[in-house]
Amino acid sequence: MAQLNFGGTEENVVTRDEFPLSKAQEVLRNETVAVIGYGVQGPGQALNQKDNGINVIVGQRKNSKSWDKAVSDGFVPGETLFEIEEALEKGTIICYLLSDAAQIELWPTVQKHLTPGKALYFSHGFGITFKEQTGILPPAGVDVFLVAPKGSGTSLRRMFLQGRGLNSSFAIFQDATGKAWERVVALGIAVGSGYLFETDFKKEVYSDLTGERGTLMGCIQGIFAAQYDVLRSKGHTPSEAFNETVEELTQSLMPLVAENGMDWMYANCSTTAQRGALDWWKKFRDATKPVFEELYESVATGKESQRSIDSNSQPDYREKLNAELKELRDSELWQAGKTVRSLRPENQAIESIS
Ligand SMILES: NC(=O)C1=CN([C@@H]2O[C@H](COP(=O)(O)OP(=O)(O)OC[C@H]3O[C@@H](n4cnc5c(N)ncnc54)[C@H](O)[C@@H]3O)[C@@H](O)[C@H]2O)C=CC1
Ligand SMILES: CC(=O)[C@](C)(O)C(=O)O
Ligand SMILES: [Mg+2]
Ligand SMILES: [Mg+2]
Repeated sequence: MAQLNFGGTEENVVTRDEFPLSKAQEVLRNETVAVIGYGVQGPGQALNQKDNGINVIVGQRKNSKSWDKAVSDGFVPGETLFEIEEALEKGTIICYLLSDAAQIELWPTVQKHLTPGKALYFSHGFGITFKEQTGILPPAGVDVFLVAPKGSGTSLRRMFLQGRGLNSSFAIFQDATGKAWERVVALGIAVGSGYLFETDFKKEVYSDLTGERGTLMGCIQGIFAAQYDVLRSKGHTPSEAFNETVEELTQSLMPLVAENGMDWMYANCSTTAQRGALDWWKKFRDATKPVFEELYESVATGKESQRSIDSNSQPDYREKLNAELKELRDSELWQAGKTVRSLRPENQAIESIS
């Protein structure tokens, strides 16, 4: 493993140079990788592995949209696509990619098929870390590890097709065969990771739950809404408020941050903007830090995982979720966004062709 300096701290990473695809193919040569669940991560990870020459099968409930999607993605019923139990039986590595709440329900079935020497693979530290809540306690004879792509399964697939790679963390919870390290790293490369960084199950789930509730998803929507509302209340039009809150960020400024860091994005803006941003960022940090402290505490005490399990195991959770997503979509902010997006020249070109 390479040791790299991350802002002054040495950390272990595995790169594609060190562990190329050919090595991953060699390690996984005699394995059958069974991807259980074909929702968001399932397709990304299964298709990338298939395209990378890994022997991968999919386990999914028949008569479901996901089953039909697997078929249209090229998985063949009876050959590479099976009912869940059949795939569990055939797989030597079980990639457990049901939603975290659904993993609890199917666990007794999965457990039956975890014979010695097999491996149980997760893409989240959730089930194992919150075992008191999930009841997921793997038997001693199997390897248990995770590869957690740091992004949506949709991006994992898209970036793979573009010849890029999303980075992932990896962790080993149980090494029963003595081969857990090479198995998990090979899988990490095979699913299309750009590189892998080391963590453990608890750190993965604590940071992941914090990130998605925080800056990645929850906090960013909150901050957008707050600024948008203030601009609107001061008489700015929806298009102006949306452009100054979201569109400029996603289209112009964040790509610069992604490329070369915050200071570089700042340096490519006016000195007026730089002066103001440098003056104001610490105030925003100080205002939000207590909320992040509260959030981390809520993750660490198991409150967030319990809430997620409770709400996602309701029979009508899909309808409720869709209603909440619709509320967001129907808000003035995101309705304004829809019009703004339609005005992007590349989208107009698509509309005029179709
Ligand atoms: N969505 C994402 O991009 C990311 C997900 N993860 C993790 O990957 C894992 C999988 O997550 P997603 O792909 O989002 O899952 P998902 O919510 O898309 O569900 C996956 C599949 O589970 C099946 N399913 C649901 N309930 C079931 C049940 N009771 N019995 C049998 N099948 C059932 C669905 O048909 C679906 O095909 C989770 O541990 C998640 O935390 C990690 C990184 C990103
Ligand atoms: C995409 C991702 O990594 C998230 C936000 O943590 C998730 O979907 O759970
Ligand atoms: Mg994540
Ligand atoms: Mg997550």
